[in-house]
Amino acid sequence: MTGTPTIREVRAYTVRGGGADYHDQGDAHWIDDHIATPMSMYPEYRQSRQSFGINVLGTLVVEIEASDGTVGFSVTTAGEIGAFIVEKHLARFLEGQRVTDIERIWDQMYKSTLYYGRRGVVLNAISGVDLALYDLLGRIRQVPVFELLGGPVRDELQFYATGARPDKAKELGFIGGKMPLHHGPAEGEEGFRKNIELLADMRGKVGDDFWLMYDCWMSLDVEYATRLAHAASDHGLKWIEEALIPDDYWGYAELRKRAPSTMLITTGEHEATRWGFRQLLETGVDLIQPDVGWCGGITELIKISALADAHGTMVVPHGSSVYSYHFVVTRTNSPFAEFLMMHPTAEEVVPMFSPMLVGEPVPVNGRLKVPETPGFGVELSADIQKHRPYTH
Ligand SMILES: C[C@H](O)[C@H](O)[C@@H](O)[C@@H](O)C(=O)O
Ligand SMILES: [Mg+2]
Repeated sequence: MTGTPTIREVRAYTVRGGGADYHDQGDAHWIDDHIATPMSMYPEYRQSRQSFGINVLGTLVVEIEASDGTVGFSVTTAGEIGAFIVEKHLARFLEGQRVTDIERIWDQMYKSTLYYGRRGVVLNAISGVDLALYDLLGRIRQVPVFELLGGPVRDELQFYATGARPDKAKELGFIGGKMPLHHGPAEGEEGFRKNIELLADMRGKVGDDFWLMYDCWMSLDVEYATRLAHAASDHGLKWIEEALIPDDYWGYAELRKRAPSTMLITTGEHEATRWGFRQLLETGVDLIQPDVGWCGGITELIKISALADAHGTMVVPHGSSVYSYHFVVTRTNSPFAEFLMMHPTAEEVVPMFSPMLVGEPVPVNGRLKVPETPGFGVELSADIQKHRPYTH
C-alpha cells in the first residue's frame, strides 16, 4: 500500500516509581501491607511484597517513531530486561516495516523469542511493543484505538475498585470492591479466621448488594481455597481471584468443582497468549483477567477474548489503565472493568499509572466515557526521568 508510513526507529526506556509497575510504591501503601502471596510461607517475606522483589522490574516505555515523524508509545511492566529484549531482539522486526503490519510483526516477535519466552517478561515486552504500535496507528489515522478495534458496544465503562477500602469505593460510585487477601495457609486457623472476619466486617459496612471479592494473588492451595470459598459465601463473596499459581490448571479445575456454584472462580492476570488462556478456559473458570500489558498486547487479547466468548466466559482485563479501557469498551463479553486504587489508603481516585501519563482518564462515580483522543489518548509526562539503557 503506497503512502503508508514505515517504522523508522524503536526506542526502549526504563522508569522507576509507580506508573505501569504500580507495585513500585513508597512506604505505607495498602498495596504492600501484609498481602498473602506464594512467598508468605517464608515469614521474612510475609509483611511486604517489595521485600521479595515484586517491584524489581520497574516500568518499560516503548517508543516507536514512524517515517512521517509520528511517535507512538506505551508503558508496561518490564524495566531494563524488557528494554534489552526490545532493543536487542524485537526492534529488527519493526524497523523498515509499514506501521500497519501489526499481525506479522507480532507473529515474528513471538516465534523468534519462543526459545526463551512464551510467557512472563518476554510477553510483557512484546505487549509493550504491540500497544505502542496501536498507539502509533491511532495517532497516524487520528482515531482512538477503540475505533481500530470495531468501535464501542457501550457508551461508557463501569468499574469495580481494587483496594483496601470497598466501603469508600461504594461511596465513590464503583459497582464493587476487591480486597487483597492478607493471610495464607502458613498462618493457619488464626489467619483463616482473620480473612473471614475482615470480609464479614466489610459486608456489614457496604450492605448486601455491593459486590465484594477477594484477590488471593496465587497464595493458596486447593484445600484452603475451597474452605475459604465456602466460608466466604456466607458473606456474599462474588468471586475468589487467582487462588492458585498460574500453572496449576488442574487445581483450578478442581477448585471450580469444589467451590460453591454461585461463586465465580477467576484468574488470568499472570497468564499469557491464546494458548495459555485456552488451557485456562478448559478448566472451567468463570471469568478471565488477562493484563493487556502482559498477555501479548491488543493483538493477542483480541484472540484470547474471542476464545473466551466462544466458551461463554467473561473477560475483565486486569487493571491496565487506558490500555484495557479501549479494549473493554469494544467487547460484548467484557461488561465491566477494573480500577486499581493507587491512592496509598485507597480512599481517593487517582490515575492508575500515576505519575507517568498526562491525560490519563479516571472513573467519575465509578464510570468513564473513553476519550476519543487519537491512539490511547495519553502522553508521557515530561517530568519523569526516563533512561535508555540499551541501543541497537
Ligand atoms: C491487589 C492484588 O494483590 C494485586 O496487587 C493486584 O495488582 C492484582 O492482583 C489485581 O487484580 O488488581
Ligand atoms: Mg488480581
